[in-house]
Amino acid sequence: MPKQTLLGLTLAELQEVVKRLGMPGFAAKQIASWLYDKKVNSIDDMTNLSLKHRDLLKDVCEVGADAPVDAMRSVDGTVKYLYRAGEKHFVEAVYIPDEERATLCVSSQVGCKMNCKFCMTGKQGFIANLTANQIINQINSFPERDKLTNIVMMGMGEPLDNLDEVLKALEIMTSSYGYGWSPKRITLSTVGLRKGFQRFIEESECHLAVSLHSPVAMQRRELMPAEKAFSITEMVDLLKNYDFSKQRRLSFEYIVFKGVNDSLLYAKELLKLLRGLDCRVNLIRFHAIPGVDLEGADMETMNKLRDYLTSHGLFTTIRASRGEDIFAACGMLSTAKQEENKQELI
Ligand SMILES: C[S@@+](CC[C@H](N)C(=O)[O-])C[C@H]1O[C@@H](n2cnc3c(N)ncnc32)[C@H](O)[C@@H]1O
Ligand code: SF4
Repeated sequence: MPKQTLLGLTLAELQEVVKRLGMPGFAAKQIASWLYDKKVNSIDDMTNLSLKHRDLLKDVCEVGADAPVDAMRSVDGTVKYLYRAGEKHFVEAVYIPDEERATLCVSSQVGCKMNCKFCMTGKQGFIANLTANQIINQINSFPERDKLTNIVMMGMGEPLDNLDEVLKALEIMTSSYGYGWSPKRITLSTVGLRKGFQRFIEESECHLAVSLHSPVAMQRRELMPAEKAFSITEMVDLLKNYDFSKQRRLSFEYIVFKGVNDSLLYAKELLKLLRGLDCRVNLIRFHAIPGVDLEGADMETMNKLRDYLTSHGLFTTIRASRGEDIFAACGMLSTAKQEENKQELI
């Protein structure tokens, strides 16, 4: 029988483990500290547990920390790590160091069901949900982990489609027994799913980024089929019931596609849609992917859009594009690795 992994368990889950094994209740907090503070790789290193208890624990559990199997380094310092997720599958985590911050872009699923037209992960289809262990492992197991200041759940997959595991991982990141980070250092990005949207807002204090990409329902539906099940107007109506004016940030991501959603007409629709919401807009450069007839707008168009929106009261920034030389568009490296594996099997 496979051993239960400890990394990625919440304190309540660790308490169940120690209870089951007849260990004292306080051992759960000790184990959490070894996992999330001291970041040990082996139960043998948990030296304030008695030898007997370490042996008991080792019989049925393991730490479950797994180093990345591959890495691609960009000239700008960005590093894309590839983690194994099950037998033949892989997910990516992208480390993005900047002047005063160091961000990790974390995956929540292998593949994705949402099938957005412009996304490489969407092209893979859905393969599996990541467990909290596999989510936390992305943060735990790469060389620069101690430099991290921020986490964005913007890697492969739709986090609201795997919300139970994602919320467990967020609890571990933000609890005093876990990494103890402020939720203001964490952003979850979503296309918006009816099931899960409200729950995330109410059960977490992390920042929320909504992938918008078009304020026009027909066009958004074409780019992002998820619009059919939960429209952006419904989402915006729901968001108006919550307070994003203080610490918690609400942002909308908008990939600017040449000749598609880049004119002032769209800017006006954006202003109409988001009026009355405390939020900002992040314009994103499109990372071209093979076989898709979409092109990114040029910088001049993006600057114009940013200035128009900002001058009309909607604070807008352009996201710096990082790691272009290592295909920062998520899903590229894992797709290549999955294909390579298939070839090996043939
Ligand atoms: C990969 S998704 C993961 C999180 C979530 N599923 C979502 O869509 O918001 C993170 C962000 O990357 C964007 N994205 C996907 N493919 C892209 C591409 N080829 N170029 C630029 N951004 C892309 C998405 O629209 C989204 O805003
Ligand atoms: S953009 Fe997000 S929701 Fe859409 S296919 Fe990619 S990962 Fe899934």
